[in-house]
Amino acid sequence: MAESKPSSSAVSYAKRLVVKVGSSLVTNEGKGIDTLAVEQWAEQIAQLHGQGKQMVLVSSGAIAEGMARLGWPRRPNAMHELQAAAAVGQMGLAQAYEAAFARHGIRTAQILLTHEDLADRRRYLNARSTLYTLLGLGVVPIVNENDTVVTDEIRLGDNDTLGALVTNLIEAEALVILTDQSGLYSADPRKNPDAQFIALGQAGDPALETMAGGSGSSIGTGGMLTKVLAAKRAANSGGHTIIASGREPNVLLRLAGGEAIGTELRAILPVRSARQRWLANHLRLRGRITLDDGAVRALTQGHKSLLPIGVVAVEGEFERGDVVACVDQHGVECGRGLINYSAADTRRIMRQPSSHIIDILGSMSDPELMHRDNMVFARSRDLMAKT
Ligand SMILES: Nc1ncnc2c1ncn2[C@@H]1O[C@H](COP(=O)(O)OP(=O)(O)O)[C@@H](O)[C@H]1O
Ligand SMILES: N[C@@H](CCC(=O)OP(=O)(O)O)C(=O)O
Repeated sequence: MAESKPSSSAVSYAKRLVVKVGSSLVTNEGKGIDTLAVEQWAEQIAQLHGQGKQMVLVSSGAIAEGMARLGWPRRPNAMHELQAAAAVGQMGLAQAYEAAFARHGIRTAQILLTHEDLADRRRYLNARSTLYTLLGLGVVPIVNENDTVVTDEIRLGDNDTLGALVTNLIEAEALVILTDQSGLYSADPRKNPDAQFIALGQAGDPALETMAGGSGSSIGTGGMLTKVLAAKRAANSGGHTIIASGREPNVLLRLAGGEAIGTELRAILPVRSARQRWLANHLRLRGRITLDDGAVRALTQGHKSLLPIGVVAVEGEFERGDVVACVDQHGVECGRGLINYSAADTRRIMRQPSSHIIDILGSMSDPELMHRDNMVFARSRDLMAKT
């Protein structure tokens, strides 16, 4: 009997995916951008994109490529030199990805983020809205940390964490971390040849952190620990993580075909994300909006985003990014979330279709008043603090 291949569904079912590639892979162990590898990933991402999946690529390598371009044999310690190398190298990354995706008729966009962009609610909303817009336009965003402006204290430092934050940001169902090893081992395989391969685990299992304790390669910064921690973070929003070798032929296509490659760290479902828990427990509500019956149904039964057409009244003074309660016509709260428009603007666009927002306000940041990803819905037996 033919041996059946182990299968995995995380990537095949995902409609939205974040793929992260590490510095040593992208720059061929620091020698300079591995154009062939970049072309192969771009080809696979293009095929998945063609199958209707929304794809975001988080790519490291700016500092390593900058060092190669500047002829620096060793990674500098001084922050200003790292920042300078990143500025030089990011040009190379952008060129390589743009050219590789252009061969498949796909546009790319460069997104450089800092920790602050994701911690501050307004900047978080802006980043999210830009990413969604790009995905809606069929563009593949290429993300990296904005190394040129960040200092040591506020750096994310490794792109595994950034990949997980982007996974949370856009609520991607899967995060694929491509690295120079086949996946996670029980110990660093560079140092321990007897290390056992871990094919499957549960994101957040503390035993994985012990296994991954060692540092990374001389080119990359995170090692396996940041990948395991990234899986835990991605699971907060329901994202499953795969850690696999970026040199495995057609790794992304095979994963999408259901083949089990690398280490799969599963998120336990159903989840209520950290953000949703934070929203549910939020004590300082800035206002409340009353919804018509159709909007209440859309929220409570469909868990849909809230559109301005379903709003009939606005109370309080709030700004974009504040937490606001949604109540039915009897004043019973049916959800709450981060609102995309100020109270003044909400009053102007309520009862109107989203297509009228631009005419009424002169610009439109988002078609939704509250995006479902930024909301928490009231559940029976899950009563929230009184508004
Ligand atoms: N338990 C482990 N399993 C696999 N690799 C490990 C483990 N612990 C440490 N490592 C090291 O982590 C390295 C990958 O991390 P890193 O160099 O930061 O890669 P990247 O640039 O892809 O993020 C591997 O080359 C390996 O030496
Ligand atoms: N933002 C940095 C990446 C940091 C880093 O080394 O990350 P990684 O190789 O993924 O551990 C760069 O582009 O050089």
